[in-house]
Amino acid sequence: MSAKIIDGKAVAKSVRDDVAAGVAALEKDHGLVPGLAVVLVGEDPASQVYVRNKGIATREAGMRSIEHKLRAETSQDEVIALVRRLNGDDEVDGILVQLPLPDHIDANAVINEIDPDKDVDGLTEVNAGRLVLGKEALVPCTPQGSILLIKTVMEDMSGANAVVLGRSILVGKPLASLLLAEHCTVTTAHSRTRGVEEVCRQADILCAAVGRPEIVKGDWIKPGAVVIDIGINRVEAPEQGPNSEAKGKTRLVGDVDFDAARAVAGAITPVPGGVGPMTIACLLKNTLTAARRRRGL
Ligand SMILES: NC(=O)C1=CN([C@@H]2O[C@H](COP(=O)(O)OP(=O)(O)OC[C@H]3O[C@@H](n4cnc5c(N)ncnc54)[C@H](OP(=O)(O)O)[C@@H]3O)[C@@H](O)[C@H]2O)C=CC1
Ligand SMILES: Nc1nc(=O)c2c([nH]1)NC[C@@H]1CN(c3ccc(C(=O)N[C@@H](CCC(=O)O)C(=O)O)cc3)C=[N+]21
Repeated sequence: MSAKIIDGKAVAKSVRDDVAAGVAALEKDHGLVPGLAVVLVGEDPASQVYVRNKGIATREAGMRSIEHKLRAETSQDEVIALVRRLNGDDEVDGILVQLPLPDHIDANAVINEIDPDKDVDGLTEVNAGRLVLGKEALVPCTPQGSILLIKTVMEDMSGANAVVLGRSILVGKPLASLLLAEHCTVTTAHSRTRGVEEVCRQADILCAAVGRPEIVKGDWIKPGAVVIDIGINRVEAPEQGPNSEAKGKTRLVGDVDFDAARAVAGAITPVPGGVGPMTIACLLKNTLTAARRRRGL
């Protein structure tokens, strides 16, 4: 059997088209243009690429992109002062502080300054709490995008065994909450989990968000399972194949050994072209949602 490849780019395109239509309607009916502010501290090259791509996608959807690039030496107080200024700026509907932040800055302290109604990453205590309680929340983009991709191949997740590898605040934990809300039986595995391979083999839905290149092998996967590969790992690519994504001497791989997994799984997301594009699409969706809700629409 060869797995169905889930086309994240195509699904993301349809989400972005919907957002663009919503943005156009908001401007026509209410004269409002949503604005997304992205804060980047330091010069991490990968983060610079993401931030640039987010800016392009934001403008393509018809929204305003406000980019704040701060030096790596910027103090925590300065970052917090900026976040407070963005909270008070009526032109700003969404605020995203790119992670990771430099070591001298406490990410929690910064994130908890973000107005929960502008928290398009869904990282504040208020939104994380609302998600766990099943209330209306701004939901983290990568988990939200992962669920949309699962739904393209599985109409009803009710009763399915879902395993999430990873328990970060950005990905693993909120994804487990969303799968639970879809009535899955959810297991969260992490670096202390014993017998992680055996745990994975029980999964009808296996989501990997670990950050270790190709850690999930073919024999970790239950035949026919839906595999969502969230990992984005840049590895050396000395061979420089025809892969157009290969830049310089590196290439992107996920947390799943794709070639082995596709022989076993029922459906699988590729890297690149899987969850990554959905993260950006859902960020735009959250920004539109935040803009509407903030005005009571
Ligand atoms: N596609 C996208 O849009 C996005 C992709 N990512 C990618 O997803 C991956 C995960 O990101 P993020 O959640 O932020 O990463 P973190 O580093 O914050 O979390 C990694 C998690 O994996 C767990 N872990 C580490 N080693 C193992 C192991 N051997 N077996 C099982 N679990 C393990 C850790 O466990 P413990 O808690 O015990 O340390 C931790 O919970 C990265 O590759 C990142 O680049 C991230 C965001 C968006
Ligand atoms: N506050 C915060 N929120 C985030 O959501 C956040 C963050 N910080 N820090 C870093 C991670 C990572 N992340 C990605 C977004 C898009 C792609 C993406 O579009 N990937 C393309 C490939 C891009 C490439 O070629 O490099 C793909 O998978 O097809 C990947 C990763 C968001 N993150």
